[in-house]
Amino acid sequence: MKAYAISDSVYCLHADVRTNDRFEGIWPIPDGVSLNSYLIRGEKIALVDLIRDWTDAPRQLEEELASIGVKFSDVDYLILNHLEPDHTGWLREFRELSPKAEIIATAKGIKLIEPFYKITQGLREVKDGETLDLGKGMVLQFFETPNVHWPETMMTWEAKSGTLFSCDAFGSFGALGDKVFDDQFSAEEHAFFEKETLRYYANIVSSFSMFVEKAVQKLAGLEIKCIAPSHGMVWRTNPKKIIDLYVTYAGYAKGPGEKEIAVIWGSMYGNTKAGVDAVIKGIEAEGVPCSIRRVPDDDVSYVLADAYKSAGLVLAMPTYEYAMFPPMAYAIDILRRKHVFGKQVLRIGSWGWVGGAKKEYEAAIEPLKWNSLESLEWAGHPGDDSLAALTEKGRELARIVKAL
Ligand SMILES: Cc1cc2nc3c(=O)[nH]c(=O)nc-3n(C[C@H](O)[C@H](O)[C@H](O)COP(=O)(O)O)c2cc1C
Repeated sequence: MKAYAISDSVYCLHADVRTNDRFEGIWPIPDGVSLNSYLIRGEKIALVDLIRDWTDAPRQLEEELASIGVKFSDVDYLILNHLEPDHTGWLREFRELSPKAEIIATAKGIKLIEPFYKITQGLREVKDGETLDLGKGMVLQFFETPNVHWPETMMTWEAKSGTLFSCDAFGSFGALGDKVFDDQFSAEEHAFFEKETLRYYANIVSSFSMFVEKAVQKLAGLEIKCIAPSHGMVWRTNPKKIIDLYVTYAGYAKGPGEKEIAVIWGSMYGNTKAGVDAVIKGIEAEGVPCSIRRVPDDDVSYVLADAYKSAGLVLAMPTYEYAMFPPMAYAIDILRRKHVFGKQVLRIGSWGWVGGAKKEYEAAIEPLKWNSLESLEWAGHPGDDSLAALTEKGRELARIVKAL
């Protein structure tokens, strides 16, 4: 692993983590994730963002620093844009290797260092707009961007190379391998990362969409030549692309989203599934694209990404012990927690003797401000009449979505 030069004084370092562990303990990362740090060299040396001790991330970081002749003990300043442990988990070890390094964060960030890492010395808090001169014309400027994604978050700006070290903003899942820059990836790889960026956004950032918009507005005056996030690729050729994607994703939080329908279904014995197939027939007849996810087989991470992006939802579940099929109850709870608001929604499902899913469902979606079509339920397997009605419901939902 080596460091990648953004300019003659700014380098990207990245640890690729490939693991069966989940990100934040919830979100699967089958294609890994990169933990990006950056090194800025003036007379003094600054390291922006750290890593956690995850797989062999510390070894990777050490190797990359060595590739440009730097040791941890050479670092004068460690800039912590964000205190989440994926960027700071290795802080105590770093401090032992680099006792002279001053640790820099916002006031709220500094307050988090003692409880998480029991470090109280060598800390410096910086204010919004404050600068740090590294010498040789390299000056860092700090901008508070609260709640993108924790309250203490800031971004760091280096004007000479026009690089914004944006931490979690503009990030993505997916390990990078031996390329880091946007112009090094093929169209196919970009398509993969775009999906992983949406999933990262929906899983990690969506609840803070309002703050993403505020941060983008706040930094609009900077002449950004390079977006250097803490996960995912570095955008040196087309930084506007990732900024625009994030603005689009932030917009989904206000609805309606893309003119697509996310079909999310669960079924024990196929009775609800038969109804789902009939609804999909109707959606397809109207020519509206739809994604299909089964719970619990498809992880809620992917369910959330599809639902967050789509203007329409179909939620299909049987009654289970007088309530919703449990994996669907969990999925809906995640949609609520992640602010999947303002959708056009059709709920369908089968029951055996008295039902019960409807009551729990209606209470669960109340805070979500969804526009619900009339639900369609049936006993046992759907008969021809129910199947025809379900196909018509699919068409109705698709027409509503098309008309948005
Ligand atoms: C574990 C279990 C719990 C169920 N609980 C209820 C219930 O509380 N009320 C009801 O009307 N039907 C209940 N049923 C019946 C199912 O809702 C019914 O069989 C339905 O057709 C299943 O649809 P599916 O094949 O899509 O899973 C239950 C079935 C199972 C297996």
